[in-house]
Amino acid sequence: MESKLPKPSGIKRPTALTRNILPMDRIKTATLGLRSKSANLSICALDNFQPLSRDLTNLPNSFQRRERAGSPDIGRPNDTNSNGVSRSKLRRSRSACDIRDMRPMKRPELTLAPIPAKTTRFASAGVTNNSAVSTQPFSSNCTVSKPQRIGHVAVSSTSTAKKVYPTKSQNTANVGNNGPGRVASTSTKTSTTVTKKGMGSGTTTSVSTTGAGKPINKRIPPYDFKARYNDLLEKYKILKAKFEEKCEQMGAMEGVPEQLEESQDQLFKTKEELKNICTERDCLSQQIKSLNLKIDSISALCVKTKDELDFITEEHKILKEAHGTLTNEVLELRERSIRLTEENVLLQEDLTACKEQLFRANLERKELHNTIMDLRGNIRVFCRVRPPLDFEQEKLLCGWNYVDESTVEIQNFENKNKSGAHTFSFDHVFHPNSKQEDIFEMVSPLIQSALDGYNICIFAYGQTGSGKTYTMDGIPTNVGVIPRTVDLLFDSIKNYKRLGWEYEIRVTFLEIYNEVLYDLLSNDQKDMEIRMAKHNKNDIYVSNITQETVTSASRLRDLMHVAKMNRATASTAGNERSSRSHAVTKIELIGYHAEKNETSVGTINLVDLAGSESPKTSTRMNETKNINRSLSELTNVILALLQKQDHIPYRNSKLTHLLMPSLGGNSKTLMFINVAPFLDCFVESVKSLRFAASVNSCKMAKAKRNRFLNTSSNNSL
Ligand SMILES: Nc1ncnc2c1ncn2[C@@H]1O[C@H](COP(=O)(O)OP(=O)(O)OP(=O)(O)O)[C@@H](O)[C@H]1O
Repeated sequence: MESKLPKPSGIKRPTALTRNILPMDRIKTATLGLRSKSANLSICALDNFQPLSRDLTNLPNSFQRRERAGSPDIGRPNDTNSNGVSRSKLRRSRSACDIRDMRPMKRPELTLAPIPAKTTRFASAGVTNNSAVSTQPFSSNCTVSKPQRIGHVAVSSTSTAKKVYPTKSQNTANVGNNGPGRVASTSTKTSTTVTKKGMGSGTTTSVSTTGAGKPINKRIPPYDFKARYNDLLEKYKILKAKFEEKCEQMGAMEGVPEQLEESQDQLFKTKEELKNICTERDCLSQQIKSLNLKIDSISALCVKTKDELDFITEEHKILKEAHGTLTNEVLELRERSIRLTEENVLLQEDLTACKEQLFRANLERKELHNTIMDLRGNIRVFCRVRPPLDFEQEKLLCGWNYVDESTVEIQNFENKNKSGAHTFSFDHVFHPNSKQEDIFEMVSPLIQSALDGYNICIFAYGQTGSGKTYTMDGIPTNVGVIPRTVDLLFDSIKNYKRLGWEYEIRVTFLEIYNEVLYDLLSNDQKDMEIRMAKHNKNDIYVSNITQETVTSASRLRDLMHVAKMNRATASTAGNERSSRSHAVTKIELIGYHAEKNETSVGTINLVDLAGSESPKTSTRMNETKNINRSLSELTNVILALLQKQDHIPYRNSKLTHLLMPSLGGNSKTLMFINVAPFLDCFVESVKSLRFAASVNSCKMAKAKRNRFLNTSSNNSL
């Protein structure tokens, strides 16, 4: 739409009447007059008139003061004031001054767009455009050379050319503000060129508008107050709008410090977080490095493990095959085990039956064995002739003739008056070349009887130096009857254990010297007496004697060694280390069969008698007397037993009293008669042989009567 401002000449000069009314009313009146010619512009002015009048009252004081003081319309009917200044100049200057006075207040920020001093009727569109620019001060379609003073801004089409393309919304807004059909709102393309010259040379406003493609030039003459007023009013609107806009901006910027502070706090926090993140990043980097190292090592380990796994897999295959084979074998073995278990049950039954049979057989064996022993006689006599030792090779020997294994002849070649040999028969005769093993082979059946519950007594009788100790104890390199008995006992106990027998072995070592009892396992002086057992009149015991329970042969040998060291010895004519006492080793065998609830108690008395000695050669008469007396009492007891006398003189000596349980009753006695081979021992040898032969003749009287008779003729010395 095109609008043209009315020519200044068409406007009537204000009359006095009109000058006396309020400016606002005057403006309104003037506006009404213009409405016919410039409808759009007038309508716009009228629409904004009322609020503008209100706003004008709110203008700065300086502005209002000037309005009141400087306005030639207020109370000044003439065109020339008191100072002679023309009204047009005043009006022109007022307009400029007003704008100039507004400068300190309205001076825009550097970011604000310049405000045109004058605007066209499309100023609303420009305001809208400026408003848009102000909200986006650094928009690309807005070029600001520098902040310009209002009224001194030269806006040329070349320097500043704003091509405003109002958007639909803008148009809609403008329509809302200006109403339908208004010029400003219907413009589609506006090019505004504002050139303002200095106020001194008059005000020239050139407005080029291409509303319909035709430029419009407007020039407000100085006398056209209405136009000027409208111009000012437009300026005021623009400035007011900008003021409000700035106020809004200021209001919006009130929270900027807080936002800045918050931003700084946020920045500080962010920096701290960044710092922490950097630290975490460093830590993570280190962790990544270590993890990488771990990954490398694990990778190497994985490779190694893979190789091992391959190897194990191969082995697993082999083992699996082996497992299959073994599983089959296990199945077979299980079947076999079941069969064997069944067989084992049968065998267990057979074994039980066999054990029972064995037990009974053993009983029968015992009975038969002891029957044989009885047939052989309860007292058995073995004769042993010892060989001459190396240092005795020069000594004269008796004449010895070993007729058979049980008969021996002794002859004294020096006795020419008494010719003939003396023949003696015994259970067995051992010549000088007999070995210790041969001796013990004949003894071992008696040891077996002891395990069967018999009392056994084995003693060696003979002249001093005849070999009694050698026969009973032996020497370390060639042990005698007692050590071998110990070994046999423990071996037999093992075998008896298989038959269900458990044995306990107790031992005592006693010495009878000059009819006094001594404990060979203790060096203490004790009052030892031979006493009768309370529960059995045929049993005796020795008080205060040391009794040891042994569980091994070695322990028993150790005790034997201790006893031997404690035994009294002395030098005699026949023996440099003669035993001058009777040594009695007593071994008690207590067997228990738990299954049959049977108990077996046997005793073995192993006696190494003191050597008999002729009083003529003895240097210790009392000792010799006691020895010979006790030996004599022993022979008396044995003979009394063999002759089955009513009274057996056991108590006549300590020795017979001590051996009482082993000499009578169901006991079995073995007597060794040891003789030396030398001629100077002939008398003592014949004496011993005669005693032994008498014992042997008594027990063999029934069985070997004939033999006994045959030998008796040769026993007379
Ligand atoms: N059969 C034998 N073989 C080899 N040496 C023997 C034999 N018998 C005895 N002797 C030796 O003869 C010596 C005397 O023997 P032994 O001491 O046993 O006699 P003894 O009868 O015990 O004497 P005493 O009654 O005085 O104690 C010892 O040195 C012994 O080693």
